[in-house]
Amino acid sequence: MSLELTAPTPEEPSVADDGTWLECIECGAQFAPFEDVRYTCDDCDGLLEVRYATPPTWDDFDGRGVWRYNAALPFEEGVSLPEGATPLHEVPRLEAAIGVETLRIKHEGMNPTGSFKDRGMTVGVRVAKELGVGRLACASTGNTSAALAAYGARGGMETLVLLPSGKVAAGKIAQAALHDARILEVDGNFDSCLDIVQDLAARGEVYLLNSLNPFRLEGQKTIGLEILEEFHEDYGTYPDRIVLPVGNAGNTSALYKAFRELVQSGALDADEVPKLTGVQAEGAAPMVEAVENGWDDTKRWDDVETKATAIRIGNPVNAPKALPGIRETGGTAVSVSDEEITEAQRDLAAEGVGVEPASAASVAGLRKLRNEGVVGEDEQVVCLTTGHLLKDPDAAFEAGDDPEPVPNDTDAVLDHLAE
Ligand SMILES: Cc1ncc(COP(=O)(O)O)c(C=O)c1O
Ligand SMILES: N[C@@H](CCOP(=O)(O)O)C(=O)O
Repeated sequence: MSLELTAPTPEEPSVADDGTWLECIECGAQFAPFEDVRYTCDDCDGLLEVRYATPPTWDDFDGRGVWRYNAALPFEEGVSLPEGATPLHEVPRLEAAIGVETLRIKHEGMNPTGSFKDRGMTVGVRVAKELGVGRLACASTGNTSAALAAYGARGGMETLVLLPSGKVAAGKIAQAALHDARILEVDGNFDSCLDIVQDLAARGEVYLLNSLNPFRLEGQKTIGLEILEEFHEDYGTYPDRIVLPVGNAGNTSALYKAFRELVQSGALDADEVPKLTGVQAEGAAPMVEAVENGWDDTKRWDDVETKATAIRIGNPVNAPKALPGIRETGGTAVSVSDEEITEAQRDLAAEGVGVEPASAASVAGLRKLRNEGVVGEDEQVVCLTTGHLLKDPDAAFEAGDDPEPVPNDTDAVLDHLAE
């Protein structure tokens, strides 16, 4: 099985370009990485992974941000804004309230377009240039479209985004619009948008830059590399657990791949790998269902609903990569209600960390697992918060207090404050 944590370092095949190739996770077929455009296996339609003859060690890393980790990436540099080097916040009150030994928040909302997608796009758009493709496209619940629009603009490329009508937060549409993406609003959910973009890509109309594209996940691996490096610098150890929101399951797959490659190079022991713990909204939880039932893939949920619109996804395309990651690291998956998500969003805000609802799912999930005794009080945990508060201003208004109107007069303001 090619996705085992302790899989041996792969031998470089004849199709490799500079020690890099694409390999099917199902049948092992191998392909040259930059000769043709492909997203899945020609032979069995399985998901593809980027493979390297020489997996990275800690000494290979130099610089700052995503491209610090270019020894773990297919290129030296990308189309960059730049991205990565996000904060790993301490949250002492939340740590005490949840009751774990250590809680740190890796805030991916601090990337250039306000979400982790930038890490994937800096690599993905670079690959698009290498392949010489024309129009770039994605389906999106919002953040991927914002990142694609910005990185496409940076690379001087045309972009097309398909969004589920009425289900994308205002800040994200504004970003895609200003960066000049062509925006199509589809009368359907995210999963049907992705079906259409995949069809367009199969017909050669667009280059697909959703996380089905294996190069996107290479960039997103750097979240895991940064967490491990920074955590180790602060504590001399690695976190026991990383808790993250799950939608299309790209990050879960990417972090697992980062850890596998470190284990392959000997930079990390298998028993030092953090337990990957996924959190979904109750109304969109096919990954939780798959983990609970021990399945190797998810069953598509046609009806999904949650206020965390970024993870309103019923058919996580990366599930066959992510499920082994959760299983092999000893992690788990849990679902949380929209109310629990809002409570966690407020708790993070009370520590000065502003996140969009989907991001807060990680903290809500950690609290739930701690209350259930699945997470121990002695654990050192990192929660990933994936998008910035300003992405979804409506949700922020709803979760926060209303402004109070006062007259244009100092005494009246003082009277009001005394009430
Ligand atoms: C803010 C936010 N959080 C979490 C996710 C889920 O990430 P993944 O698809 O990698 O599971 C997404 C998008 O999918 C997102 O936009
Ligand atoms: N939340 C995502 C959904 C698409 O995910 P992707 O990682 O496959 O592009 C978004 O922001 O659109």
